Amino acid sequence: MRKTYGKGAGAVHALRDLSLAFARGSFTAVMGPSGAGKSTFLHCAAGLDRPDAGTVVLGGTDLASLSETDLAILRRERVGFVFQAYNLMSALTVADNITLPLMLADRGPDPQWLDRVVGRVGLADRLDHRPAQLSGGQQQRVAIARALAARPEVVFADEPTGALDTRTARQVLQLLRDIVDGTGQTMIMVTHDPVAASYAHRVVFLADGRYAEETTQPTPEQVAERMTRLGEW
Ligand SMILES: Nc1ncnc2c1ncn2[C@@H]1O[C@H](COP(=O)(O)OP(=O)(O)OP(=O)(O)O)[C@@H](O)[C@H]1O
Repeated sequence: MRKTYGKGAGAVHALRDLSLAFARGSFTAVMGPSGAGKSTFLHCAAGLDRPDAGTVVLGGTDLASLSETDLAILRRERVGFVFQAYNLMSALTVADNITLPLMLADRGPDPQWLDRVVGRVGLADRLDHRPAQLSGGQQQRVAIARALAARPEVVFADEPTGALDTRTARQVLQLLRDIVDGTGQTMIMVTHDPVAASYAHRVVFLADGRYAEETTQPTPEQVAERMTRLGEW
């Protein structure tokens, strides 16, 4: 993918020539110094934005070939999102928040899958609560269950633990890892945090809009050392 913001002397090459593949069932953290292109990559890969050149293929579908409407349908049905802000609907119960994407897609839930997701995120006894009655960690677990409800082919997480304290963050990261290992879900997480990245199977480092390097079975120390080598973070 290539993506440039602006024109002429002021042009910013956010993605220069980035080519990446993610195996089904893998958990990948995407890291890199500030301005490396992580958010731009995530937005393009998730079909929220389009690259200027190159393409994104999700499970055999070339996103470049889709109209805006079809792209919106693909995002709703085949992609899940978890953000730093949980973006829950305060008037809805936990159960309704989780199934909202399915309702919007006019799709009946797969009850077995939903039970599994709700059980895994540990919210079975909270389904009638409203988001305001939950802790930050519990709210993020609702958001994770919502992202998984439609059983998407891939879940994109953008700093999913950025708003949580260290202990809660670790629980949520372990949950993400358990979901990937237990369900075969594919997860791609953008993060600045070496500890968060260490929960992934693989860490891909970007620098200046390009692929820089990667590591598997990461440790926080190893990730921090590579980040320091790549620049300011
Ligand atoms: N809408 C935009 N208009 C102009 N420039 C942009 C826009 N979005 C991003 N950029 C620029 O593109 C480059 C890559 O930005 P991006 O947000 O993808 O980096 P990042 O790695 O996510 O950074 P950070 O870690 O600071 O969030 C940066 O130089 C940024 O200033």
